Amino acid sequence: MGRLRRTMLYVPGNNPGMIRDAHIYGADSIMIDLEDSVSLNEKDAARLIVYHALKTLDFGGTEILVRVNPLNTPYGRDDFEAIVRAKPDAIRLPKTETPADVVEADELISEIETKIGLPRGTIKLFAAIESAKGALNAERIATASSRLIGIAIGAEDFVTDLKTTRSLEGIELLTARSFVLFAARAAGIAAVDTVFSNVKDDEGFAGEVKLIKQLGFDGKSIINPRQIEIVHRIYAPTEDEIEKAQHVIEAIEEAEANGSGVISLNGKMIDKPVVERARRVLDLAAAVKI
Ligand SMILES: CC(=O)SCCNC(=O)CCNC(=O)[C@H](O)C(C)(C)COP(=O)(O)OP(=O)(O)OC[C@H]1O[C@@H](n2cnc3c(N)ncnc32)[C@H](O)[C@@H]1OP(=O)(O)O
Ligand SMILES: O=C([O-])CC(=O)C(=O)O
Ligand SMILES: [Mg+2]
Repeated sequence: MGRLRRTMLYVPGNNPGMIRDAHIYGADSIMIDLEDSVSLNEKDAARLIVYHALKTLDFGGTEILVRVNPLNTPYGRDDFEAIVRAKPDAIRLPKTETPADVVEADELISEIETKIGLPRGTIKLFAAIESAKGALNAERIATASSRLIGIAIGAEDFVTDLKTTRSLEGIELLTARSFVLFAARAAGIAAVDTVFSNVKDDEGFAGEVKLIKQLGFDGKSIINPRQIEIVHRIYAPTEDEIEKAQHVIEAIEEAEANGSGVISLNGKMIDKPVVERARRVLDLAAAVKI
């Protein structure tokens, strides 16, 4: 299975102490932010801090992304110029509305990669969809560049664009979450859910994580280390799920040895999709143990 992306921890780019320690908490990915957690008068300082942090710190193999400012702001181009040179695993593109936004970022990264002698395609892209327009274009956004490793939904901006607010049950996000998820699955890339801003409400957070796991998301953008354990616990297959998956694999292997592709196990039909889901449970269980 591919890289786990259950938790992508946002870290404000103007906070060197947080950047230095962020990987210690065990999130699958660290996402250092130059966009909305950094005020306008700190944009240049944050860019320098993040550049030097990526050049000098050891993040111990944790996947590193940097959220840059959009290219239609005064900071976007300078962010790309600095951050591509600092070589994170990927750049997170906020407020993506059209495939052209992705293509523009892709071409700029190519130009900088060529300038500095990096092989083309080294720096990956992750696009965040945060508006009605972006959600409607999700399918075309998800296939706009071979650099794309995933797409995410950014709900704080999204509900603002929709002229509503976020509720605990998330009815206002269901359609956009589905669009983003379908687009990611159709394109074969990761689907990552949005942040939950009330850091102290562990119960509400756990409820949202259960919902997005059930919808099919690979994981969630998070804003605080205390949210990591909650997500990882909910995403971990239970003993019962692992045992059932093992039984499915044993049963199908026995059936195949006898020349059959479908059998019944405890009264339930076991066929190809059931076997695929069982394999996924066992792969996830093995990956989580590492
Ligand atoms: C809508 C959007 O765009 S969301 C994305 C942008 N937002 C962000 O990046 C915000 C990221 N999160 C934060 O800045 C903080 O977690 C806040 C402001 C939400 C809460 O801050 P606090 O109340 O100080 O957090 P808390 O008391 O839980 O911190 C505990 C420890 O975790 C550290 N920590 C907290 N959040 C983070 C983080 N996101 N990354 C790394 N370390 C963190 C703190 O530095 C502190 O460390 P210490 O014990 O060594 O001093
Ligand atoms: O990526 C996220 O979930 C955070 C964000 O920008 C938003 O919600 O607008
Ligand atoms: Mg946003």
